[in-house]
Amino acid sequence: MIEIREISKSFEEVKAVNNVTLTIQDGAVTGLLGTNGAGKTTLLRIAAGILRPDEGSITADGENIFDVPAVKEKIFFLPDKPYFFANATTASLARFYKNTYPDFSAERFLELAKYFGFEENQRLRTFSKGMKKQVSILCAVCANTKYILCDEVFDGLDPVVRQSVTGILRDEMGRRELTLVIASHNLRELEECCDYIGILHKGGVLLSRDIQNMEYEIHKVQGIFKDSGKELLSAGLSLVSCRQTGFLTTLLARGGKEEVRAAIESLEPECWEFLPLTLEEIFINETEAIGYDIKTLIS
Ligand SMILES: Nc1ncnc2c1ncn2[C@@H]1O[C@H](COP(=O)(O)OP(=O)(O)OP(=O)(O)O)[C@@H](O)[C@H]1O
Repeated sequence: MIEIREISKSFEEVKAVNNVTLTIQDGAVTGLLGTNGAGKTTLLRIAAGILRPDEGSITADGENIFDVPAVKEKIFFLPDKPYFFANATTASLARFYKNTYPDFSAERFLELAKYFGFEENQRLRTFSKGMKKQVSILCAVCANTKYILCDEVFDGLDPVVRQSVTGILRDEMGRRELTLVIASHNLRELEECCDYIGILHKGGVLLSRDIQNMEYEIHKVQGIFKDSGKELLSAGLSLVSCRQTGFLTTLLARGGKEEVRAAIESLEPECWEFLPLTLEEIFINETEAIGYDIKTLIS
């Protein structure tokens, strides 16, 4: 478990991370969501032990990440833009990581690289952005570290490569206990793969949620109502939005599930059902309640 307690980090007058407290749960995928400049990269670099926080403490399995070198061997940081040495090849990369991470499996790395169509002696500088990302993700999974911290791992990837990247990470989580942190400015990317999501804004955590076990105070309903949905306004529902497509009405309403159910049933619709909420809908509701417009914080 990575425990982040009240950490702050400034670059001259810019407070990149501001009093952040967050727990990264073992064996789960945590998403860090935030716009450009929200502090995601800085927070990941602190969690990887690359940067020392100005204030606060950050530990992995109870040990201080920055000060204890052995802890850094448990953490693999995947930067936004992978960096490789000038003449690096897949084979030389395997040798490099073997020397850096004690549990790095060069055999598995070369095997997976071959499976993904990369030749051992191909120069990595000739690879496309997506290919470089795939190679760096293979390095991360083959390092066999307990933690992998990914910065914008899906950025700029086409849907096919994105699927393969998700597949590699998902397979690895199935093979062993791996803790993943994925920073992104794109909610939809995180929605697909995360157990927990923290929203960063101006260096601070706006909210963090266990999205698998969230209790919602907002509900989505779709149905066919007698008066084209007009009577919804008088049913005592606290409507967030209401959309009409032909006979079908789709609405978002605030309140407990039973409260919303009772209001809908009182209108005796021809048919109706609860629909699952998207994360965007949940976060719109939550951040509005604390006075933020989520649409300006995510893409
Ligand atoms: N090395 C640095 N020197 C000076 N300022 C920095 C440095 N690194 C980050 N910052 C500043 O800290 C703030 C947070 O930057 P950070 O890169 O952590 O944000 P981010 O959420 O990862 O953004 P992005 O999505 O654009 O990568 C920004 O205002 C940035 O300009």
